[in-house]
Amino acid sequence: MLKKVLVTGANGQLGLTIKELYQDNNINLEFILVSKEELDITNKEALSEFFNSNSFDYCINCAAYTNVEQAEKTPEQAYQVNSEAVKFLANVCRLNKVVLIHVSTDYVFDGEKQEPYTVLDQTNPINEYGKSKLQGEKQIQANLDAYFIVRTSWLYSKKYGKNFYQTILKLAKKEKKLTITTEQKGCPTNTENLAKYIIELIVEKTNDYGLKHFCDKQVMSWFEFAKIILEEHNFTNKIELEGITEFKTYAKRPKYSVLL
Ligand SMILES: NC(=O)C1=CN([C@@H]2O[C@H](COP(=O)(O)OP(=O)(O)OC[C@H]3O[C@@H](n4cnc5c(N)ncnc54)[C@H](OP(=O)(O)O)[C@@H]3O)[C@@H](O)[C@H]2O)C=CC1
Ligand SMILES: Cc1cn([C@H]2C[C@H](O)[C@@H](COP(=O)(O)OP(=O)(O)O[C@H]3O[C@@H](C)C(=O)[C@@H](O)[C@H]3O)O2)c(=O)[nH]c1=O
Repeated sequence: MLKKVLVTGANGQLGLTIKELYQDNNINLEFILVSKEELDITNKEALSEFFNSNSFDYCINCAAYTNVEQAEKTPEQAYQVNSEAVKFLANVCRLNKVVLIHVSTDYVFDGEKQEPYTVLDQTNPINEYGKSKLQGEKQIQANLDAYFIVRTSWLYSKKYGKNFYQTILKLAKKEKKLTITTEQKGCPTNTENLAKYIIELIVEKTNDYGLKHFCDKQVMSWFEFAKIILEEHNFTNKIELEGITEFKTYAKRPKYSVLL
């Protein structure tokens, strides 16, 4: 039977990847993809109205405030999108019997562990973005039963959006030297693999709801990731890459955030 899937925040890197891979499909899924301009999830009335006048089986929430640095300066904006709006979304999903698939982050952890974090590990975010995302998870858990919260890490698309992969390529085109931190370790995750994982949850009709971890399997530092990106684009002879222990930022980031 045909399942209807709403995708919010559809113009972000994950939303655009889902659109590219699945808008036309032969797996009986109909996608309704809405950008921030078409549906602002912080607008409670607009959300209710949208759910009342359309029917969905699943909602994949790709909408989020993802600017980790800016979140330190204007945290209220991050909380509004990543927590308050997620509460509205959870409520409207419950009222309309829609399964919510929400994406969360490795930044809910403090990074002090020396081995991969499981879904049973204690959270302890160390920056405002991570705190706002954790609060969003809690809003879902308190208001909804039929949900998947999928935590992922270091998300990048080679085609869409703003992410570390695109930042490095942009810098490589104008700088002679890049200095990149060796002090954080995690798993860069391609949006295509995350999109496939999410769609599998729907296709397999799993009702094993709850918290999940999904990331690509290679553990590395941002420095090592930058090296791979530069090699992939034949920049290695044209640019100097230096590993540094401290790259000054507003937000603290977990030293280690591998998810299992
Ligand atoms: N990027 C990463 O490295 C990681 C991301 N995640 C999580 O994965 C999910 C997808 O992230 P990603 O695709 O990278 O994020 P992006 O920042 O690429 O996309 C988020 C989208 O949400 C939109 N948006 C912002 N506010 C609202 C709103 N009020 N209503 C509707 N849409 C809104 C943004 O629009 P606009 O740009 O116009 O504001 C943007 O199009 C998020 O939940 C994120 O927290 C988890 C781990 C790593
Ligand atoms: C651009 C740049 C960054 N860095 C450092 C800063 C930071 O510590 C690290 C990563 O840089 P970014 O700021 O691009 O990454 P950041 O925005 O922290 O990425 C995070 O985004 C959110 C949304 C998530 O959920 C996380 O999983 C994670 O992907 O690399 C350098 O050392 N040198 C550089 O030239």
